[in-house]
Amino acid sequence: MSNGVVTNGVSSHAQTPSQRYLSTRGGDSGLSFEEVVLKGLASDGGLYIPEAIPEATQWQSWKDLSFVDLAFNVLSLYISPSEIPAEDLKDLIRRSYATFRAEDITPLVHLQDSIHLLELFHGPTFAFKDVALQFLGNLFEYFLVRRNEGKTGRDRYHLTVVGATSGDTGSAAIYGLRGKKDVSVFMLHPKGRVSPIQELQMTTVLDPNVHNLAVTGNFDNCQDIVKALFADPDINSTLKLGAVNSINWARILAQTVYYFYSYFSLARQQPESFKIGDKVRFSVPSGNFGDILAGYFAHRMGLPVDKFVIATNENDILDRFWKTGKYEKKPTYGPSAEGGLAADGVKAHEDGVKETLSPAMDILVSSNFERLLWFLAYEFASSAGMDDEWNKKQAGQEVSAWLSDLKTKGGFGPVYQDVLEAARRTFESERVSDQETLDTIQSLYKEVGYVLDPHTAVGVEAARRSVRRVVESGMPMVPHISLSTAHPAKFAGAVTLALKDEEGFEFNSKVLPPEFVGLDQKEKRVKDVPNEWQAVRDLVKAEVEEELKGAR
Ligand SMILES: Cc1ncc(COP(=O)(O)O)c(C=O)c1O
Ligand SMILES: N[C@@H](CCOP(=O)(O)O)C(=O)O
Repeated sequence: MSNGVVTNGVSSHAQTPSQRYLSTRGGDSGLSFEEVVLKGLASDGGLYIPEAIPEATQWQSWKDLSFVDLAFNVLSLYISPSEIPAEDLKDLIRRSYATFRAEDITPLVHLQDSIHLLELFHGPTFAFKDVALQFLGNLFEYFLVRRNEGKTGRDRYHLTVVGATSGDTGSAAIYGLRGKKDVSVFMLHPKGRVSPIQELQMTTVLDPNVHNLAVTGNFDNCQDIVKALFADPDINSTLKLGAVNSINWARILAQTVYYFYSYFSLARQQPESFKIGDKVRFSVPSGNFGDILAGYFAHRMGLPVDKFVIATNENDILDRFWKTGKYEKKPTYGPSAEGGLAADGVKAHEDGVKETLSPAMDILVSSNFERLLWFLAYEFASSAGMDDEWNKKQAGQEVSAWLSDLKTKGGFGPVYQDVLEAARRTFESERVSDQETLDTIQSLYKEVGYVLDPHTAVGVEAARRSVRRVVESGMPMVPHISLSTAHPAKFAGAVTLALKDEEGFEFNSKVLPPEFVGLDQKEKRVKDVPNEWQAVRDLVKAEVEEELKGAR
């Protein structure tokens, strides 16, 4: 297979070289895929991105491939056979998706009019995270087996995964890593702020290498603790920290596959009206910005996309950025700014996070946005007509300055108008309130009998608004693919609230999968921890030590 490579500016058609990665803050470059997967976060605090986005020159010919074969083709553009031989990569992918309940892994279903739903919840933990985390679990195992061949005791490379979750990443990571040799996994969730099913999915896994920590705080506090651990050179090198959040490049990479797959599914389902080469819109319920960023990569690789619609709940930092060019933790624009944080009647915490009906998106700061910022800054720098090295350096410096302001001043911007316009060319944004979320769940149930989870409902409402905008513009309609990121059974509270008065609706018979029945009767293991990274560090150190004693 011959593939062109776009070094963000210049395109060549050489055989794919081994892909190299750099940090968004300019401190690291030239790293291999294996290095960035195992390191997770760069030492300068930045996120890894490929030095070149490969162009999928043959993408049209992938139309009839199975999910697994398509994944192999997409991933091969980023992972050269010298890093993972083709047969091994194929086997990793095959095993990762053998755990899914749906034959075509991520089915596309027609919802209504020009809106289609991409069901991403057919993996072991019923959320889109499984698509990447089943793969990442196997990838970690693959690298560790290879590194540890012939080694014993303390010479073995033992990976300590630390992750933050607002509910879904936690269980998906735990299911991807439970019982795996040479890996310990510590998942931090905000105590009392994940749904009961999400909490049970995590805490009922009793494998010795799985550690659940309930943090007194919000998701951002959990994410900050994880980043502080990575920034501590001592614990990072002695415990060999690894990441399962979407800061890990492998997460994003694995998620690009379903953007291609859903596009081809649409072409197969609507051969008369949708041709390969036509454009689609994707509406993506967004929090940490990882899922939609995967779509951005698919688009940069060649997938024809008209727009990505960022759908946020009332934690709307992303929506406010697209409206104002300012990225601020504390709202100074829109409904949240007027009348204080609880303007919409939603419970708002002192820290600024609102407790919404789509809790997995109750995020103040979207960590992956940094990756997009790099590309925007790079594009802006490129207009100066300097060489590629200079453009990359400028982008790293710009991102570092923005992120430093975010840390010290709580925000940055407005960004340059050219940067904002570039962001608006590819993305639109929508903010969906809790009431609108409930209304959407209700109306889709009434109109087509489909039960949406609240996160998916945020995306569907944003897709509906986008459809209306296209109609109003007088342009020909573009099919919309709205990402369905979780199974409704994970969010019984919101779904029941929306549908309790609907005739014939009964949660247990209509929604609850057998896998969730009896979860609440199982034994649980979880430790409470304060919102202090040093306390978490000490606990992680002690528990890894215990685990290693038991294992060796
Ligand atoms: C169900 C669900 N939908 C949407 C999101 C938002 O995705 P992202 O954080 O990649 O933007 C999450 C959490 O990440 C989630 O768990
Ligand atoms: N919604 C997420 C939050 C973490 O996001 P990630 O994609 O960066 O892992 C969750 O469910 O945990």
